[in-house]
Amino acid sequence: MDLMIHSTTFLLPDIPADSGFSLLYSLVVLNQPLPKFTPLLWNHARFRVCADGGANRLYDEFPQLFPDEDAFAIRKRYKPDVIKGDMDSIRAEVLEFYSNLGTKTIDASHDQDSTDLHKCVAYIRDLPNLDKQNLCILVAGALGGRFDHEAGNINVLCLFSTIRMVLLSDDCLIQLLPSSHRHEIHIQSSVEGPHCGLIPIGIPCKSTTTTGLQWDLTDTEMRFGSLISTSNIVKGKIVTIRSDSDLLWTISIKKA
Ligand SMILES: Nc1ncnc2c1ncn2[C@@H]1O[C@H](COP(=O)(O)OP(=O)(O)OP(=O)(O)O)[C@@H](O)[C@H]1O
Ligand SMILES: Cc1ncc(C[n+]2csc(CCO)c2C)c(N)n1
Repeated sequence: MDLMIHSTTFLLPDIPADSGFSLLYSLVVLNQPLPKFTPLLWNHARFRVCADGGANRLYDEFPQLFPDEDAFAIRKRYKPDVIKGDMDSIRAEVLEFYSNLGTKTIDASHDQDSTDLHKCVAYIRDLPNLDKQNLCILVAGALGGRFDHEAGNINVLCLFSTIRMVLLSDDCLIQLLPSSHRHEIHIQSSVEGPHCGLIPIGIPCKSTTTTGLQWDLTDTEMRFGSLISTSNIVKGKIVTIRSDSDLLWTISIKKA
């Protein structure tokens, strides 16, 4: 079984050259209060997309993250490549502002069966000339809001389970660990942990084995209605996980 290595180096200002593998990051900005570290994600990303009302957040909240600088200059510096969604949340002045700067806008209002995040991830997946092997999609503002939206955002992890993707809020991150691989999570203890969880999603998982946690699992069954691993604690520098079903990995993010 092949090994997948995960590391939250995108929360560091500079990704260490010896981190062992290099990913091509894309960023999706959602319509939720933006995490404080969003400018860091922006700088690491090669491609930036706003999901509908996410563009309002970029327009309104990025200048607040740089209070000493001119708001117009900040909005020009942080120009998204694409705004996509059903366009029922983006304000007209915001749409006009970024269109005038050259942002591509895609009105997908004909599709009322998939979320704006789903539409944005499908767009990134289908970009020509993008190395999908090394793609990792960072999603800012995915957690901590309306539960139907949070569940929809987690469903996007499941819908695109072969793409590396990380849902982020100020408080924590979530990613999917496909059962097709064994996993090594290289903990960046300056920015994440120690609280973490491993959660089966959709179906029960018959067997999960871990190392590096305070409450390690050994061929353990997990399902809702029985055991799931919440309020676990990272102990080692590396956590290893092997499971017969896809799992969600979640870890707390430290306040700066
Ligand atoms: N409260 C929230 N919590 C988590 N994610 C959110 C929340 N609000 C929006 N999002 C995410 O941002 C994306 C864009 O948000 P937007 O408000 O434009 O969507 P929408 O489909 O118009 O929402 P609504 O259901 O309110 O009509 C959504 O697809 C969702 O992924
Ligand atoms: C069973 C079912 N439930 C809810 C919706 C509504 N919906 C889901 S995604 C979306 C677009 C949001 O931008 C909307 C309106 C649906 N179509 N089908």
